[in-house]
Amino acid sequence: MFFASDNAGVVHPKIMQGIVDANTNYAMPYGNDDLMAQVRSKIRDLFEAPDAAVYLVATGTAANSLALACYTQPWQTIFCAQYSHIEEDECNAPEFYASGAKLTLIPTSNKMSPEGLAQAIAHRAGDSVHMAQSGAVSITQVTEFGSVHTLGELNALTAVAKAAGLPVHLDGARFANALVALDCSPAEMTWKAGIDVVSFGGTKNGCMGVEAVIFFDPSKAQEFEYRRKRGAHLFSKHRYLSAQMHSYLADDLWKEMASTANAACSRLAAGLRAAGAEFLHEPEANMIFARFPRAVHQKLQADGAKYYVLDGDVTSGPPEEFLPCRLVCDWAMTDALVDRFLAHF
Ligand SMILES: Cc1ncc(COP(=O)(O)O)c(C=O)c1O
Ligand SMILES: C[C@H](O)[C@H](N)C(=O)O
Repeated sequence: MFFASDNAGVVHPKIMQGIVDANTNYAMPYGNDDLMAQVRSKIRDLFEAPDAAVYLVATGTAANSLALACYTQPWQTIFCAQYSHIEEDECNAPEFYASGAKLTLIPTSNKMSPEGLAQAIAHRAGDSVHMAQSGAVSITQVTEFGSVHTLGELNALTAVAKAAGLPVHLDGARFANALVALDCSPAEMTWKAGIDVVSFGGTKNGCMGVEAVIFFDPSKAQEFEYRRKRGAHLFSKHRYLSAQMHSYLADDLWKEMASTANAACSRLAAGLRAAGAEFLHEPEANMIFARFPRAVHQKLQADGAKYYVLDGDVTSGPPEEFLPCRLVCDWAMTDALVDRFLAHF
């Protein structure tokens, strides 16, 4: 019963087979492989963006940091929600790759609001040379707390950014989970909603390690190529990144896997709700943030369940005390494992 992270899951057999199938003969290195040309074409079709610039990297932190660096000068700031991944879990990589640009955190327990974003931008308006200048806006979709911005919410946030002349990045490490949850198109959740560049994740959704960075304005492409190489994120044997993304996109496997993960999460959430668990945030994709009695955590851990308890000591304290945790379902999660988890309530 592994609910710790979708980063912990296995690679989908079709993705692995795609790597094996690509492992024949010779292929031009550094992104010049034939498979990459097919991937670029497929992504342009999927996103209805025939001119989009498309690149692959191996980690989400690289995707986020290199993309943001293309839109942020060292003397600028990137506006993001208070607990954004780029703030909490990337060890200053965004600041590093943007040569010292800072993050401006907008107070929120989950999604940032248009009002909060507007207030943060307004605070930096004017021509004071003493302040970090406004640079870019970064939104996470699915959020770090398992929520999904509606298309209206995305459009409201990007409208604020555009009114200030700021580009918008979307951290789509769990892009597929959000897309199937909204049942919308990739274009609707990106450029049609005012997004300029998206980190289109694959790693958490059945791939071994691949993320696509998609610039809807190709004018940033050349800079990204330099930054990717300078940042040591350009794979020489790039075909193995291309092969993953190629298989990921084939026959809508990416949406199939995300749907499975989201369905398992919904099943788990329904069982938790019926058992009296409390939700810190409403689960809308493949992650649950909930609290339930210590005694149940103890039984689950005795049964080998792996997940993050966010606060409190499972081993000692009142058995009835509710402790918060994060539960993540990936493409390989089964109803049997979900039911085994719920059987302890
Ligand atoms: C919201 C979010 N963004 C980005 C990432 C990418 O992180 P990594 O560099 O670990 O692939 C993660 C990792 O799980 C994430 O949860
Ligand atoms: C927290 C960790 O960095 C990873 N983003 C995850 O969601 O498991």
